[in-house]
Amino acid sequence: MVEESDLENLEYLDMVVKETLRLHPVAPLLIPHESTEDCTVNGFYIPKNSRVIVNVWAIGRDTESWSDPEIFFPERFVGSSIDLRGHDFQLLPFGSGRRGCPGMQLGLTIVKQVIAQLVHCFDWELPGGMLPTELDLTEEFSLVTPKAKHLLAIPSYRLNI
Ligand code: HEM
Repeated sequence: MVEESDLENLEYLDMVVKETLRLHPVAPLLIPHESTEDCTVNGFYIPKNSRVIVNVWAIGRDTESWSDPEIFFPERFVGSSIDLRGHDFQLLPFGSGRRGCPGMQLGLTIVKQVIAQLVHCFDWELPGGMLPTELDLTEEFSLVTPKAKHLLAIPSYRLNI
């Protein structure tokens, strides 16, 4: 079984989670923010009390920040210092700063442990001879982004315990 203490050693899983949240952030526009004082960001003047919406979905697909951004390629994080904890502004699935997600550590632990257990304990097949390339990953646009079509996959237990 995969224990929580194993997670820090699962480097490829860490890259897969980053890449997934880059392309499919749970909250694509974060939560609306408001400027508490006049400021200038990247040459744009933002007056006090402005409603600011950060499009992390678009940032995750920005060609100035990512090469081949539409391709799911976890290996892009090999040797990269880019993390998703709010310090690297090209990858902000949990937002950043004092209104960033306070549940980040819990969320990451649960997501990683569930995926690790599912991959470790089961072999997976798609139904009806479907190929992985035929999977429809279209999202429904809203405050959060569920898959438009449910994922159907068939597990078979592979551990003899
Ligand atoms: C993978 C899991 C999760 C993701 C991707 C996620 C993502 C986010 C994002 C993007 C925001 C908005 C940040 C911003 O606008 O700058 C947020 C806010 C928030 N999240 Fe999460 N979250 C996750 C799990 C959790 C969990 C497990 C909890 C609580 C146990 C939680 C509690 C909150 C709260 C209370 C806020 C509002 C913070 C504020 O407005 O000050 N989140 N989350």
